[in-house]
Amino acid sequence: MQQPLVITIDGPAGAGKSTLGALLAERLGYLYFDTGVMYRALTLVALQAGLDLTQPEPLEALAQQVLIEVVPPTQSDGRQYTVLTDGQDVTWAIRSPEVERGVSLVARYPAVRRELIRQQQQIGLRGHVVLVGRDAGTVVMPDAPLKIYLEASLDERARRRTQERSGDEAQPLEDVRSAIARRDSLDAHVLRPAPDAVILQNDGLTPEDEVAWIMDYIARHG
Ligand SMILES: Nc1ncnc2c1ncn2[C@@H]1O[C@H](COP(=O)(O)OP(=O)(O)OP(=O)(O)O)[C@@H](O)[C@H]1O
Ligand SMILES: Nc1ccn([C@@H]2O[C@H](COP(=O)(O)O)[C@@H](O)[C@H]2O)c(=O)n1
Repeated sequence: MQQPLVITIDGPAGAGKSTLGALLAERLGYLYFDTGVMYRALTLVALQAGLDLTQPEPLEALAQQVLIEVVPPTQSDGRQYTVLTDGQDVTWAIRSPEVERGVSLVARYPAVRRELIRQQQQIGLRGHVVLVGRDAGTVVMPDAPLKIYLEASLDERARRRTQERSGDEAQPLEDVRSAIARRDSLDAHVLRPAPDAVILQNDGLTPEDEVAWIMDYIARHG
C-alpha cells in the first residue's frame, strides 16, 4: 500500500484512538484531527447557553451557528491542540464531567451530525490526515484507503482511564467503568467497523506497538 493519504481510526470510548491517532500522525507528518472534539465543543456551548440537551431543534440551530476551530497548541500545558468556540479557548473545558455526560445525547441528533460531518469532511478531503472518531471510516471518509477500528475490553479501558485521572480528577474504577459502558450504549448507533476496516484489539499492547503494527501493515499491503 502506498502511504494512505487519509487514515481513519474509530472505536469505543477509551480504546486509545486519540493516543494512537496523534502518534501515527506525528510518525507520518500528517494532521491529526479528533472528530469527537467537535461534538464536545458543541455540547459545552449548549450547556453554557443553558440549552436543554433533550430538545434537538435549538442544538441543530447552534451547530450551524457556532464556529468550532481546532488549531495547533497555543499553550504548553500538555494539550495536543487548542480548541476554540467562537474564538474562546475551551480545550480543557470540553473534557469536563458535564460535557462527558451530555455529549452522546447531542451526538444522536441527525441534523447535528450532518452539520459536523460536513465540516469534518472538509478537513478530511485536504488529505495527509489521521481522522479519529466513531464514524470516521463509515460516514465521514468512507473512501479512506486505510481504516482502523480499535478495540479494547471494557475492563482495560476503565483501568486506563482510572490510571490517567489522578489527584482532583480521581474517580473509583467502578464509576469510570459505568460511565464508559453508558457511553458505549449511547454511541451504539454509530459504533461499527467499516466493512473494509482493519480491526486492532489492543489489550496488552502499547501505543508504540500499534504504530509499529500499522506501519508494517502499510508496508506489507504495498
Ligand atoms: N495500547 C494503547 N493504545 C492507546 N492508548 C493506550 C494504550 N494503552 C494505554 N493507553 C491509554 O489509554 C487511555 C485512553 O486513551 P485515549 O484517550 O487515546 O482513548 P480514546 O479512544 O481517544 O478515548 P475517547 O473516545 O474517550 O476520547 C490513555 O490514557 C492512553 O494513554
Ligand atoms: N465521530 C464521532 C466522534 C464522537 N462522537 C460522539 O462524541 C463523544 C465524544 O467523543 P470522544 O471521542 O471525544 O470521546 C462520543 O462519545 C460520541 O457520542 C460521535 O458521535 N461521532
